[in-house]
Amino acid sequence: MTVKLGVPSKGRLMEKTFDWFGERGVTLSRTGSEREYSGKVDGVDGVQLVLLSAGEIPRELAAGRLHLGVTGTDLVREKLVQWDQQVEEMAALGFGFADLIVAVPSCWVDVDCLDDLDAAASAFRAEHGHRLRIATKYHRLVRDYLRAGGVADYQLVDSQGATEGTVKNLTAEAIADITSTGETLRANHLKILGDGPILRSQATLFRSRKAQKAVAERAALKQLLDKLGL
Ligand SMILES: Nc1ncnc2c1ncn2[C@@H]1O[C@H](COP(=O)(O)OP(=O)(O)OP(=O)(O)O)[C@@H](O)[C@H]1O
Ligand SMILES: O=P(O)(O)OC[C@H]1O[C@H](OP(=O)(O)OP(=O)(O)O)[C@H](O)[C@@H]1O
Repeated sequence: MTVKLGVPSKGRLMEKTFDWFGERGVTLSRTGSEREYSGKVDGVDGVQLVLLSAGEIPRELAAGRLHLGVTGTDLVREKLVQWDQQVEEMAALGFGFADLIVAVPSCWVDVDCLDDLDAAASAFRAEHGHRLRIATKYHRLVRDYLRAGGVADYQLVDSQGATEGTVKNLTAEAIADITSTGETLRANHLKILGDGPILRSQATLFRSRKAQKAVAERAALKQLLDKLGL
């Protein structure tokens, strides 16, 4: 048995994760063809690289099928109930920064904060006969945030991508999504509510609290964490 390390299989997160480990003497690399999801680990024994979707890493850690995994804090908090009982944060990696925010059309001049949104949502329902729709893939985090902020008269609609487009497409009136540079929001004529983000996320190395550790795995895990300075 080996220690399984889960890393996002594509894009910025994968490349920056490879760099972060490389700077600490652990070389992660893809093997096979460009499209084959296989990889290897050099610089430490007994560790297997598992390439998978960033969004699936929280679940795999919680199930104990990965010992360690790199993904965004937003995805762990959204996907795992009582996340800190299922995984342990080992290191914030200093990249993949993104804020989870609520945004409304820029032309809604009377709506700048959650209190305004609550008022607008009540007025919307009275006028249209259905609740104001907020598109998101972060259902749990958004619900908790709006409940705490006293916003009640809304409904979430699921959007797994291109969420900023839902307002223009008339499938939602507002959105809750991650933003980094803010360019996608600006391009889609949306503005962030001024109460501060729901969550500030960054790429983080997590350890599973459930993954079994036989003697050999304990040794490999310790060696890896020592090498990473953790
Ligand atoms: N524009 C961005 N800037 C910085 N970080 C981002 C950005 N977009 C997404 N992220 C972060 O990257 C992580 C992965 O996001 P997401 O699940 O959208 O990626 P994906 O590449 O679409 O993954 P999947 O393989 O599941 O489709 C999340 O933790 C998110 O916060
Ligand atoms: O603030 P910005 O720098 O413009 O980045 C924000 C965008 O990045 C992410 O989308 P991604 O590119 O992952 O595509 P997606 O819409 O499929 O999630 C996110 O969902 C926003 O749409």
